[in-house]
Amino acid sequence: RQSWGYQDHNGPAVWHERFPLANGYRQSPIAIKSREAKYDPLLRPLSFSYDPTSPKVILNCGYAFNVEFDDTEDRSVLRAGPLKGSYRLRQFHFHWGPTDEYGSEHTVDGQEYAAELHLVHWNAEKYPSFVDAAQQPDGLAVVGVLVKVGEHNSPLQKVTDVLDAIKTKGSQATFTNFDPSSLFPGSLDYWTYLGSLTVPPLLESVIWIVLRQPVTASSEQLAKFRSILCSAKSEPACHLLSNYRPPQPLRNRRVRASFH
Ligand SMILES: CCCCCNS(=O)(=O)c1cc(S(N)(=O)=O)ccc1C(=O)O
Ligand SMILES: [Zn+2]
Repeated sequence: RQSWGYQDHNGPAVWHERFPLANGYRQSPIAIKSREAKYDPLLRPLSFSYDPTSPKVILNCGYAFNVEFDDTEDRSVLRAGPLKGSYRLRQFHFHWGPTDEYGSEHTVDGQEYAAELHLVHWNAEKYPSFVDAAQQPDGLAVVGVLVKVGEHNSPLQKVTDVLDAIKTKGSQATFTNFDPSSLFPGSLDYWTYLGSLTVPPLLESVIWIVLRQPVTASSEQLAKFRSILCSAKSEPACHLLSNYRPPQPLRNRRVRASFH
């Protein structure tokens, strides 16, 4: 059976047909309205410790490319912020659009960004596996970094330089000696809210941490994202021009800010 994707016949508008959580009560992403976010003095600064030898491979999964980490022990972890305990980094990936004008998943005060970086962490202190954690309301923590088009992003170039080697769906390449915190902006101010995976099965198990300050990427680097294929080697080529889910209803949720 045709799996989900981002085209008209299998994209976000029809995911609810096979993934009923799509119409759930804590879906992501959301449109962040900065003036409605409430400063919470109990929120602590984010604390991360990433081992640059823990990334292992970069994989074209057909709907994005993922840099996957060795998460069999606490080598790259995120602590503090809105979190209780430590969350282990499993993978990071991006979402983007067909042009530099849009492609982020979260929006801020109506502003869409060119792309969005997601670092997926899971609560290995409390749950025995990632798949278990993904079923729990506090199982996952995803850090979102908004990407706007502008200056060349040199740490990002290490990632875009390897995309030619993973052009087709299912291909992977070795990827290590990289510190993902090199992709963070100068400020770690953030908004946080309870949400979900933004891809099927859309599980409502994510504590979202969206950094306020965007980073930049050049138009050429963003174009490189769009050069990967959502088709396998044996199939007719189709470029992955867009892989973002639009904002979902906020419903009965509050967004908290770590900053005034
Ligand atoms: C148990 C099923 C979990 C499926 C989700 N896996 S994941 O690594 O958390 C993930 C999160 C996200 S997101 N945008 O952070 O929700 C996107 C893709 C993936 C992926 O599987 O590639
Ligand atoms: Zn994502």
